[in-house]
This record gives sequence, structure tokens and C-alpha cells, in this order.
Amino acid sequence: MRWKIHTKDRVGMVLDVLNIFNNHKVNIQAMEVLPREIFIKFDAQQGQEKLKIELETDRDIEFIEEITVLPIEKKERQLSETIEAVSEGIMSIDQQGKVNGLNQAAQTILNLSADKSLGKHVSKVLNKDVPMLKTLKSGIGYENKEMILKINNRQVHYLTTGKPIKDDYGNTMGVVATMQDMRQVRQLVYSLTKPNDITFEQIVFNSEKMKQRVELAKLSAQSEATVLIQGESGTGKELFARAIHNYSERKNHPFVPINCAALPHTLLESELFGYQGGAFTGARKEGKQGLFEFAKGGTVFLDEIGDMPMHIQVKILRVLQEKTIRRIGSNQEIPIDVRVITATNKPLQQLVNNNKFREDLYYRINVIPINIPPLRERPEDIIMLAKFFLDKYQTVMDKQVGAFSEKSTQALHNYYWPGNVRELENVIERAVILTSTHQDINVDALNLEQNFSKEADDRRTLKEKINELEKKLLVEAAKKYKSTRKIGDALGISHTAVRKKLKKHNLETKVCRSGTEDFQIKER
Ligand SMILES: Nc1ncnc2c1ncn2[C@@H]1O[C@H](COP(=O)(O)OP(=O)(O)OP(=O)(O)O)[C@@H](O)[C@H]1O
Repeated sequence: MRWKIHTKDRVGMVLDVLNIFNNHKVNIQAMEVLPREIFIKFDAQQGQEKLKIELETDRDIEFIEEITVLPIEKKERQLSETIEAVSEGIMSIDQQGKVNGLNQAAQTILNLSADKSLGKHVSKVLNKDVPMLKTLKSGIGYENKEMILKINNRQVHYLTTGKPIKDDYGNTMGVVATMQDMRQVRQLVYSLTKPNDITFEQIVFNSEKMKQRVELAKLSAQSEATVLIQGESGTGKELFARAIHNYSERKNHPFVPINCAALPHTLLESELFGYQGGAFTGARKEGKQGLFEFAKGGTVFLDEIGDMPMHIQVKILRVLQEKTIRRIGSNQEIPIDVRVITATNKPLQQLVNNNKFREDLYYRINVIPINIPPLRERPEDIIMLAKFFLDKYQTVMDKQVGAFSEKSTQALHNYYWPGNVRELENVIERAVILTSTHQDINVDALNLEQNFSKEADDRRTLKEKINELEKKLLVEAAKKYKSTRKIGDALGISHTAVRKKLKKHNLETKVCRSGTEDFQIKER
């Protein structure tokens, strides 16, 4: 039974009311006092009418009303509803370290039930090293600590922040901690950093060569196989990698690109694999998760893999073979679930021949090779891409210019495009800036470096030209004869020499069969 007693505001009022309750031998369970209002929760019993009459005869008591909850109970219920409604886990402990609060989300994240945890010491429920216990001792909170614990035979992985609960004198009376499941954290970070979804529709092309590459890439997206994308800088390797990811079953998980050439080696290693707390000077005390763990369920894109140092290559091989990683400084194997796509603008086969790239890793990553030809080898794409970028930059700059003049179309065709599609995009962006509204784009606005016109091709060394001719003749013969012996006969060299040359030009049987060239060569 609960009453709200409306009183006058005078000293000793509460004591008078308590005395009356006491005289009637009524057991008070809870009481709350506000100015001119006394709230009392008591054991309902016979004779409470008499109690009410006696209270109301006090001239300072105005009237009594029956209520269903005390204000404090109302607040408590609202608070516990809110605690249950939030998606973060919330756990609290009292001054003795015993669990006195655990919402539903915390039970899920920690693989615990409230029944079996409430009232028990947190060291028994979680672990003796949990940061809540340190806060209980020191009174100092902590933020975003990563925890990996084994609870009820399951590994739980979460991020937690804790705060001390203090009394008016600054003594710590307990600790409350919030926790987020690491998978949710990843998804949150990913949704904040996620770039625009790139799909195959955004890859612009007109050439048969690119059509084949796109088809192969689409097929590769349906498998889990490692893809190696090779091509000169700016040919669209990253674009392909993103399109493959977004076309695959993993599309709702992170796509994590990392440029192996851009980071110093030590940083690259810790970025990829993470580290154990205290693994090296400067390392965060609580350790750090690496990108392979972060990308869980998604794709890691290792760009410029040709620049990866040998000792990290070994670790990547383990990732691909065992599907596990070890953080730096740790012996614990962490299972990972990622697909790996790699890219390089370096001739990997040559790096293997020169012992600069591990052969075993080369074959591991080269399951599906996609070779993107340089723009100069697919002139059918140039104008289509130029028009695509023209539309793009007119929209971005909200500016209407005319079309490409005849001469500028010619110039775009004749140019050598050492920087490939990226360079073409930059050229068109600059041309839109330099051209007046509604004027056609002329050659000057394109401002193409004449050094790199087709004529510049003639300045290449004799060795480069011979190499190119050799490759061309090999490809032509291979298309026609399809076996190393017949190719050898046609070119007047032995079939072993053919094999060597195929290897040198990265045209080995394995590569060709995977569809990067539209021919197949049989051994002998
Ligand atoms: N076929 C294409 N259609 C539309 N845009 C393209 C195409 N190819 C490349 N691009 C654009 O060209 C630029 C360079 O592409 P990307 O970064 O994918 O090249 P890359 O080969 O990965 O370069 P790098 O080797 O220097 O990292 C990007 O802005 C990309 O969107």
C-alpha cells in the first residue's frame, strides 16, 4: 500500500507522521519526503482506516491519497526500462565488486545470464583482470578498452568503457561499465568510413579486352578465391577490387584497402595483424586489433603487394593457408574470415625470378589473375571514358561546356597515356575548368604533355622494343598454335625456349588458362 500525504510545511512534520504509524504498529517499507508531500510505502493490514482517520485529524495534514508508485520507484522503473532499451551492454558492480546490474544487451554480449551473475563477484563472473575492479580500487574510469575473454566456453570480444560511482565525499561506491560487441563496433566504423558503393556499372569501357576482364571479375566475385589484379598505375585496379567486393556475398561487410607501398614496414605489419598489449615501445597498453580482424566477413585489398617486405609475405601466406593470424607479440591464433584481393603494378613474376617475391605466395595469390591493359592498348575506351569524365565534371562543377573539338579528339587518341585512366580523368577535369561555358574543348585546354605522345614511344630503348616485339610474336603464335612445341616450330626455337619466354613475359600456361589472354597453350 502506498500513500501520498499532503501536509503543511513545518519542522517536525515527518516525525509526527512516523510516530502515528509507529503507534499503529505499521511496518514502513519505504519513504520519500518532498516539500509539503510525504510518500509512504507500508505493509497493508487491517485497521489502516483508523490510521488514516488519525492522520487526518492532525491539523497540519491536509489530505491523503492512495497512489500506485512512489516517485523514486517511478524513476527507477524508467531508468531500468531505458537501460534495457539501449543496444549497449551495461553492467554495474557494488563496493564489494559484486554484480548488481546487468542489462539484456550485456547478457548477450558476455554470454551470461542475469540469474547466474547477479550477486556474484565480478572476478568470478568475468575475469579477475577486468578493468572494473581496477576502477573500484583507484576510482579512475577507463575508455574503450578492448577485451577478449572466454565465458561459458565461448570467446567474447567487446569494447568497454567504465566509470566509478562516487558518493558525496568522493568515495567509490561501485562501478558501471558499458560494452559493445566488437562486431557492432566494426560495422559502425565501417558505415562511417564506407566509400560510395562501386559496382561494375561504374566501370566504363568499350573494348573487347575490358569486357573480358569485367566478365572474369564478375565470375571471381562468386568465389572465395584470391584475385590478383595486375596493371599499370591508374588503370582501375582498385575500382575492380571494389566492384568485385560489392558483387560478392561479402558486400555487406567491410572492404578494407591497404597500400603496402605507402606505409613503413613496421607500421604495415601492425596495421595488418594488430599487436598484443606491450608488444613494443609505444604500443598501446591494451593492444590493438589489425585490419584482418577488423575486416571480418569482408574483403582485404592489398594494393601494391609487390612492395610487401619478405617477412610480411610469410605472414600473408599463413593468412591465406591457415585462415588465422597472430597479433605481434602474441602466440594466440585468431581465426579470421576475410577474402583477399591483391593488386600490383610491378611484374610479380619477374620479382619472383629475382627472389624479391616469394614464389609460394605468388601462386597462392594468383588463383584468379586479372590483367588490366594500359589505356594505350585499348584505344576504343579513350573517347568513351573522356565523355564519361566530361559529364562527371560538368555536373560536379555545375558548368556546361561544349563537346571535344575534332582536333582534341584526335589528340586524346594519339596520346600515350602513361598515367592511364587516372591521367585521363585529371586531363578532362582541368579541361572543363579551362574551357569557357558552352565553348568546345580545344587541344590547348587538354594541355597534353607532348613528350608522351605516340612519337615518344619511339624513344624507348632497343631492348624495350625487342622485348615488346618478342611478346607480340609469342602471343600471336600462341593464339594460332596453342602448344609450346608448335609455337617453337613456328618461331624457329625449341619448345623449352618457348616455355622460358612465356614465363619471362608472364604468359605461362597457368596464367593464360585463367582467361587473362584469350588463348590457351598446352604443354608440348
Ligand atoms: N574503366 C573505368 N571507368 C571509370 N573510371 C575509371 C576506370 N578505370 C579507372 N577509373 C578511375 O581512374 C582512377 C584511378 O583508378 P584506380 O585508383 O582504381 O587505379 P589503380 O590501378 O588502382 O591505380 P594505382 O595503381 O595507382 O593504385 C579512379 O578515379 C577510377 O575511378
